[in-house]
Parts: sequence; C-alpha cells; structure tokens
Amino acid sequence: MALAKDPSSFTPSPRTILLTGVAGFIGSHTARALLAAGHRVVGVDNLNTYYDVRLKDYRLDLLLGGDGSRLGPSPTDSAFAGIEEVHGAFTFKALEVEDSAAVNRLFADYRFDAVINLAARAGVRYSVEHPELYASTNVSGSVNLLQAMSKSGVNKYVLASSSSLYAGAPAPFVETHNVNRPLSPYAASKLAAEAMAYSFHHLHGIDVSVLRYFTVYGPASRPDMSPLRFLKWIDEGTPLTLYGDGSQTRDFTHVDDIVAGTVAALRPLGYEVINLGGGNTPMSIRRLIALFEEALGKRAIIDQQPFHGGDMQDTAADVSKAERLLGWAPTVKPEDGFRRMAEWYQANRSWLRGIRL
Ligand SMILES: Nc1nc2c(ncn2[C@@H]2O[C@H](COP(=O)(O)OP(=O)(O)O[C@H]3O[C@H](CO)[C@@H](O)[C@H](O)[C@@H]3O)[C@@H](O)[C@H]2O)c(=O)[nH]1
Repeated sequence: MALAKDPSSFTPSPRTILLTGVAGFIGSHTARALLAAGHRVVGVDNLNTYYDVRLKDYRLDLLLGGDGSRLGPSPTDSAFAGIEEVHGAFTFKALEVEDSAAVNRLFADYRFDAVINLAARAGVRYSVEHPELYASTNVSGSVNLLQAMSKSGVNKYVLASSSSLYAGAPAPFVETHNVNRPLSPYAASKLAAEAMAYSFHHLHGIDVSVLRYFTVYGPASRPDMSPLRFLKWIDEGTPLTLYGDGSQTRDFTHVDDIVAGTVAALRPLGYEVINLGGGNTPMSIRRLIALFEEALGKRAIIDQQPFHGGDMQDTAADVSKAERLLGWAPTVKPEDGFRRMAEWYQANRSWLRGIRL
C-alpha cells in the first residue's frame, strides 16, 4: 500500500477533479476549498427536489461568482441535461450520475486526476419509503463512475459514506466494526457503494478512500437535518418537533473539518475506510436547542414526539485512523461551530424564511 510518508504534510498538486453532488451541502463547501487550493473543479449535480432546491441554487450561485440570490436551472427544463456554466477554474454541469452514457461522455470530454463522489440520496427516513432511489443513485451511480474511471485510467476515488452504517453497533464506532447488517436502505446503499469500490480497487487497481461522515453541520446545511430545522423553528416561533426527550447525542462534525478530511483523502491510500467525525465529543439534542435559543435570543416551543424506532440513541466516532493516515483531527468545537451557523442563519434569514422543510 502506497502511503504518504508524513500524513500531515500531504498537499495534492493542482489537478482536475470531478466532484459529484457539487450543489449539495458538503459538495459545495468541498468545491470552494479545492478551488482555493488551486485545483480545477468540474462539478456535476442533478439538482433533485428531495429538499428545497433554493438551497442548492444558493450554493451553486456562490460557486459561480454570484451572491447566492440567482436561481439555478430547473431539472424539469427539457434543456437541463446540456447545461454548463463556468466561473474561473470551476465548471458546473447538469448531469445525473445514474445516466451511464452521460457519465461516459463527461469522461471523454475531460481528463480527470481524481473523482470525489458526493452525489447521493441522503436521509435515512426517506430511504425507507423510496429504497429504489437509493439503489439507483448511491449504488448504480457509483458503479457508473467507477467504470468510467477504470476505462479512462483515472486512479483516485474518494467516496462519501456515512456513520449510519454503524446503527446498532456499540459507540464509539470504529472502522473495524461489523457493518454487514445495515438497518436502513440508505445504510445498505452506502455499504454496497463501499463494496463496489473495493472490487474496483481489487480488479482495476483504483485507489480508494471511503469516508464515513458523522452528522455534518454548518452554513447552508441540509434542511432535512436537525440544525437548520431547529434554527428556523426557534426563530419563526414554530413548534419544534423533538423525537424522544432530547437526551440522544450526536457526534456533530463541522463541514470545514469534513472538507479538510476529504481533501486530505485525495492522497494514495490503497483501499481504506476512514471515519471523519467530531472525535467522541457528542452533544445532546437538548444542548443544541439551548445553544440556538441563546444565539437567537428566543425560546423554542417544544413539540415532543415518541422516539423514532429507526433512530440511533447516540453516535460517537473513533477518529484515530483519520489521524494516523491523514494527519486529520477535528478542529471546530461544536459550541463555536453552532454559534457560527446561527450567525450565518441570521445573515440569510430573509430568503431562508421561504425554504420548505
Ligand atoms: N449529479 C448527480 N447529483 C445527484 C444525484 N442524486 C443526488 N445528487 C445531488 O447530490 C447532492 C448531495 O448533497 P446533499 O443532499 O446536500 O447531501 P450532503 O449532506 O452533502 O450529503 C453527503 O454526505 C452524506 C453523509 O453525511 C453522504 O451520505 C452523501 O453521500 C452525500 O454525499 C445533492 O445536491 C443532490 O442534488 C445524481 O444522480 N446525480
């Protein structure tokens, strides 16, 4: 296995990187960091409507040099699949990773040095009702990318996976835990994507970094996750739906830390699965609500609902492997990160009012 000698000193030389899911929460932040580091980024997204597309438009517009207010192309437009927009070293292309012909054309048009695959159907609960969507995007989409990579000799693949694979295992979660019995179609689809990547590594020598992200938060995060929902509900005086008593904990990880780990994972590793998480510093949901109440100067109206059977009580990441292989450790304390997120929310409050949760 070819490892960088000093994990903390790895800086990838400027390259052309294919980043899928670029209008997504983590993808947009990752694109910004790659561009700032001097890389050329070709970002693709299908701008699907799983959650309010206005957030994807905002993130994309910032990457294209705007102020976040311009609305992006609509996936329902007949011309959507041909759309391409360029700003400096950033190119956006409207593209479905499930469409193998479109993926192959993309690889014929560009010479990529690495692929970061962040295009995915996310969300555990939605996956219970729509498992077929998770199989097609998260599994077939990944396979399309891996096949195009092996055909065109692109050797580095970074795959976003998830702490959801550990549901049912005892915390703290270590990469060596047995995750062969995923409790949701979402987790099953990510496990399948990991396994497919392994087989392409074994058969075609593709160098793979699988990253299991733990509850990522930060500016312009997903509206189906608790932090942005809580901010909106507290701010707008809407009852805040709380499943259980709020004692459940999450090893929240700031998106800046996730981005740093994702960029660090571009180094050659062979095939490795690596946790990127807060590092065993979980915060309870109650504490998160209290932090936001303080930041916004408002009290939450709590609507307590029974604990959801599919939810995990606690998550906690063992991140020693990330430290060893990537020289990575989380740097943003949840208290600071959530305060910064509340500041972003307040600065963007007017258009966020219209966001559908
Ligand atoms: N090109 C393309 N993009 C897609 C497709 N399906 C979904 N996407 C895009 O992929 C992006 C995923 O981003 P988000 O939904 O905002 O999720 P995230 O928080 O960035 O999720 C990432 O992290 C999760 C773990 O925390 C990961 O599980 C997941 O892989 C995802 O990469 C979205 O913008 C969505 O439109 C597709 O078939 N093709």
